[in-house]
Amino acid sequence: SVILYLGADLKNKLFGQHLASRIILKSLNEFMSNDNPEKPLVLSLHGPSGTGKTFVSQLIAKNIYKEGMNSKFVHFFTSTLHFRHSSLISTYKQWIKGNVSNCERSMFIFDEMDKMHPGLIDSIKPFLDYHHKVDGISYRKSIYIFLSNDGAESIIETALDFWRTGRDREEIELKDLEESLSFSIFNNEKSGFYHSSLIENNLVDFFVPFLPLEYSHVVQCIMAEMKIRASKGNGKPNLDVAHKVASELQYLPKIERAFSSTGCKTIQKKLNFYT
Ligand SMILES: Nc1ncnc2c1ncn2[C@@H]1O[C@H](COP(=O)(O)OP(=O)(O)OP(=O)(O)O)[C@@H](O)[C@H]1O
Repeated sequence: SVILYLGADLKNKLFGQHLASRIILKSLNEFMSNDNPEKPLVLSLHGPSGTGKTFVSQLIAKNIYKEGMNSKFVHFFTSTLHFRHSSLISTYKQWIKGNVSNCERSMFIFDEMDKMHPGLIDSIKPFLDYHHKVDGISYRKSIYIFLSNDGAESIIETALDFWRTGRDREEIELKDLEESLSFSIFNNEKSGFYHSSLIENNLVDFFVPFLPLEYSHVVQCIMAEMKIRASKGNGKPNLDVAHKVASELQYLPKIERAFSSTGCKTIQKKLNFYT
């Protein structure tokens, strides 16, 4: 099944994100095996830059649709410029409507929610709600994924607290983060969810926290990237080089150097110097 392989992908390819893996697998499993869901699946992914939010969306797409992100049923909104124009609201609504009437199992990914015009996200509320049909179309089998850095500070704070007190990060539970996360998202004027009716009406099924990545996770990312390159006949994985590249990144806070400040994001470029 779809979910069997997603589980394996999350386990083998996504590093340092036990909470996100668990929530995503469970929610998709339930949603995909339900022939008659009450509402679409709405996941909101939060966390610092380079921690795997976009990457996970790609894994989800790949496991649901044969062509993954290239599938004509997967729609990725990323132009921050468009998000700033409230005049585009009706265009977006029409667009979602058109796509879902074409395929009820459509997936919409909204990148950079933090830069989205505040009115836009509320304008798609009818699609995300518990309606049987809207203008004759059922949206209940569609999937919406929001990506943002909103709430990253509160996630980092919790992770740092565990780090400083020597507790295993895998002991962090959703309840340690959920409240502060939804609070900071809803009350931050700069957040795309600022006073959003989606939150007020509980239409977001899960707020999925992505933790800041540690040195060891960065090494794992680099090794994974080296394996991909090797499979294309380009070099071979080398742990010494992986450590070298990982130690070139910046870590925060300055003294403790607990977390990579760019997650695994800049390793591609750094790796190019060694190959
Ligand atoms: N937790 C992770 N496990 C494995 N690889 C990762 C992880 N996080 C990031 N990566 C790697 O780093 C690349 C960049 O990460 P990604 O684009 O998913 O970050 P992001 O969280 O979406 O960041 P941003 O908030 O800046 O958009 C990914 O393509 C992936 O190769």
